[in-house]
Parts: sequence; C-alpha cells; structure tokens
Amino acid sequence: MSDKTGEATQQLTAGCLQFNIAMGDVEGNLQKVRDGLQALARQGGRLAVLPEMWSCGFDYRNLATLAAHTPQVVETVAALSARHDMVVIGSLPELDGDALYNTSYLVDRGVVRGRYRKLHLFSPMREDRYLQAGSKTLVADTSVGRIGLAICYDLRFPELFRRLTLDGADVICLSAQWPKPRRDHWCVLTRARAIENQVFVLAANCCGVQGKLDFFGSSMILSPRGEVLAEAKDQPCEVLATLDKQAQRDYRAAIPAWHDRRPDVYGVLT
Ligand SMILES: NC(=O)CCC(=O)C(=O)O
Repeated sequence: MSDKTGEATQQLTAGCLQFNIAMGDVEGNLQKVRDGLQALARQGGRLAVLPEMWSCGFDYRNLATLAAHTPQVVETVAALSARHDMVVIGSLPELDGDALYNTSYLVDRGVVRGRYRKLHLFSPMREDRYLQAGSKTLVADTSVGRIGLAICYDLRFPELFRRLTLDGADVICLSAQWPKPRRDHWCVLTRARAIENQVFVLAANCCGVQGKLDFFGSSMILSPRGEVLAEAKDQPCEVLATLDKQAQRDYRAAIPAWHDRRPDVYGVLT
C-alpha cells in the first residue's frame, strides 16, 4: 500500500481505554488513565488510545484554566508511557497564546512525537465557538509502526483518512466523545474507514453521562478487513487486540484496491 511502512512490530498488542470523563476533574481523570495504562501494560499492551478531551471533558466555561494543566498532564503521560514501554495517544485541550485547540498528543516511551489539532470542529456541541480548528494532518513513525491521528467528528471525513493512509499510516487512532443516539454511525464509519483504507482503526470513546449527553462507549478495534477485533460495551473498561501487520500486508496484496485507484479521473489526492 505504501513504501513508507515505518514497520517496527509484526504482532502488536494494542488497546483503547474507555472511561467516564469527570467534567473539570483533571486529577480524577488522570488517575483513571494511570490505572488503565497499568492494566493494559499487564496484558502486554504497547499502544493505548484514550478518549477525546479526556482530562476534563468539554468544560467550555473553564477550558482555558483547565488547558493550563495540559503540559503537566502530558509530562505525566510521558512518564507513564516510558514506565510501561508504550505509545499513548489521546486528545486534550491545548492553549496556544489566546487560542484553544482540541489536540491529540502522541507520546512514545517518554517522548512527545507529535501533536494533531482537530481539523473538523463539531458545531452541534458548540466546539467551533470555543476552539480553533487545526490546519495540519499527522502521521508519525513510532516504536510500534507508522500511526495516523484523527479526533471524533473527523471520522465523517473519509478524505482525512485517505490522506493519512497515503502518508503511510498502517494504524489510525481516533480519540472520541461520540454520544447517543448515533451509535450506528460510529459502528459503520469506524468499519468503513478501516475497510476502504485497509488499515487498523483504534477508536476510543468515553462512556457515561456528561451534562445532557449520554455516551454509549463501544470503543472499537478494527482490522484492515473491517473485522471487529475488540469492542467495549457501555461501561468503563479497556479493550485489547493483537494487530497482525503481516496479515495486513498479505490482505493489501490480495485485494489491491490501493493500486487500482484512479486519482487521474476523480481525485486530487496523489
Ligand atoms: N465530539 C465530536 O466530535 C462528536 C461527533 C459526533 O457526535 C458525530 O455524530 O459526528
């Protein structure tokens, strides 16, 4: 599919942490992540995906103050990722000057390898009123392979996922806060993005109630064929699966949709 495989691990144990995000409670949410990463590490996890805005939720009124904690939160996650020999990905509020972003941090064994600022802000949850949109995509080489990042509503934009795959991602990690009643969209779209790009998709959602929103969980791990390798129910938990990179290469060779694309006719993506 791409010569930029960034191949590091043939068999990768990877997981999503799903929990109920307590609005504004940075320390409480961080403790859930400490416990969850430890549980994943005990089961051999080398890659962990956390939900969207996991440190505090969309606490818009206090977001600038809460975002001021983010550098310290990232430092703590970096220390945990080093201790557990893991790549950890999840979105947090980021303050840059006066601007706030919904930013996914990719931390690899103690080092921040990249940041991705959400491109598509979800106006039904008023995200566009309080946050700025990013303007760049991110695919990074890590100790577990080449990873592309996306955040929640981004899932509805196949062009982004195609771009990440064109840039060599073999795993795409999505942090989300995706509420009821749109579980069917979540299930179909995570699967579609995996199948159409022949990539692994790890999609971490939150669960529980925050204000008027009720989150159904269903964090997912999908194979490049679209098989559901693991799926959470609606309670706090971690889900894990083994990602077989050789099987991914074999499948891409068997169904060569990538080579058969016709961007000369219909696409500007090259
Ligand atoms: N936080 C989000 O981006 C929510 C996206 C969502 O719920 C959707 O249906 O799309």
